[in-house]
Amino acid sequence: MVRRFALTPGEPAGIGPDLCLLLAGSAHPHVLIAIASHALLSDRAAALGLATRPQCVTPDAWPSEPAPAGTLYVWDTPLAQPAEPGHLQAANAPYVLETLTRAAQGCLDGSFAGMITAPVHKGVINDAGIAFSGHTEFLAQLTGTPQVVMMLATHGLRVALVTTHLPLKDVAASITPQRLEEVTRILHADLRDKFGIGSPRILVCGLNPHAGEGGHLGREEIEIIEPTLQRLRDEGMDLVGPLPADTLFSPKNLERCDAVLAMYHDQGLPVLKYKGFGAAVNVTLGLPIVRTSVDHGTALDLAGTGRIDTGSLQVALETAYQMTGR
Ligand SMILES: NC(=O)C1=CN([C@@H]2O[C@H](COP(=O)(O)OP(=O)(O)OC[C@H]3O[C@@H](n4cnc5c(N)ncnc54)[C@H](O)[C@@H]3O)[C@@H](O)[C@H]2O)C=CC1
Ligand SMILES: NCC(=O)COP(=O)(O)O
Repeated sequence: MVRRFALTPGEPAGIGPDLCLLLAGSAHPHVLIAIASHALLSDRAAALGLATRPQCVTPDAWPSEPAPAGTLYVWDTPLAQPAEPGHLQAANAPYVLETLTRAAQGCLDGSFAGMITAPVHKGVINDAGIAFSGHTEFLAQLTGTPQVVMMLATHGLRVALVTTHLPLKDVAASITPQRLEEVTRILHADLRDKFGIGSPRILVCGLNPHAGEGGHLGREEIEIIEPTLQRLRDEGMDLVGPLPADTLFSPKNLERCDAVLAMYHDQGLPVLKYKGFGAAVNVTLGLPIVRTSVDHGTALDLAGTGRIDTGSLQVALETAYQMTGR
């Protein structure tokens, strides 16, 4: 059955608009609605020399069939200032958040089966005076979801995070039994319900070097991680760890593993991106809506050049299709 999805091109000075236009060069099995400035997309298509044309559509008359190759449906959302590839403008930060809000509200009210997001620039949104950590936290707040989980996946590896966008100095204090339990429950439930894995086996990283070396290099493993995992194991979850993060990611360990749960952003994501940058998807678990995203950032250096890889956006689209097709 044909479904309708929101596609947000993200930061207007970045590669998101380019990616969406390049993708619309081919036909898709579902209706994609880019929530963006029509002027931005027209200008960027011209700059890239693409034949793809943005076509305005509105919520009172959504198209029922996918766009033909070379057409990108757009729900026009005006910019504050014309965008220039590679040049961030804080004045356009509210525009970026408006596109995300329209997409998420459309998912909540049933207009969209899910949303697929191209990258935003977290810094420029904060420069505009708006506190913003990432899509993950923004969508949690917008949908009134107290805890969500960031998971990135590529061929042969899924990595979920206990903490997301916070300074390293705040990580240890954020690894509480309550957060770890909630994150593990969400990961376990969504692997089962959204990814069809009957009995997920999850490998859990320690926080400290060598998973604390028996308490000599930190006590979070003994006092927080192991007791929390044991409580959940007693309920029947297949959880292994806490394991030293430096050896957890070995082929032998990963052979029988449905996901790795890392304690923080730069513990898990460098491994995932080394394995599959450009072919990975970022999924927000625990939300009442389906949201997938690319594995990369705004790549300001490449905006408007056309020398970009659409692989991750393609995987993000396919993952959203799969998650909503169950
Ligand atoms: N989902 C999102 O909204 C994400 C947003 N970001 C944001 O992006 C901004 C820039 O982050 P960086 O760490 O510089 O990472 P980045 O991914 O933008 O760039 C890293 C390197 O990869 C290259 N690259 C990225 N995407 C590419 C593509 N599709 N094709 C070819 N080359 C590509 C860039 O040219 C650069 O050399 C930051 O503000 C960050 O917060 C980062 C990750 C995800
Ligand atoms: N490194 C992944 C990342 O930062 C994505 O953040 P979000 O915008 O999806 O929350």
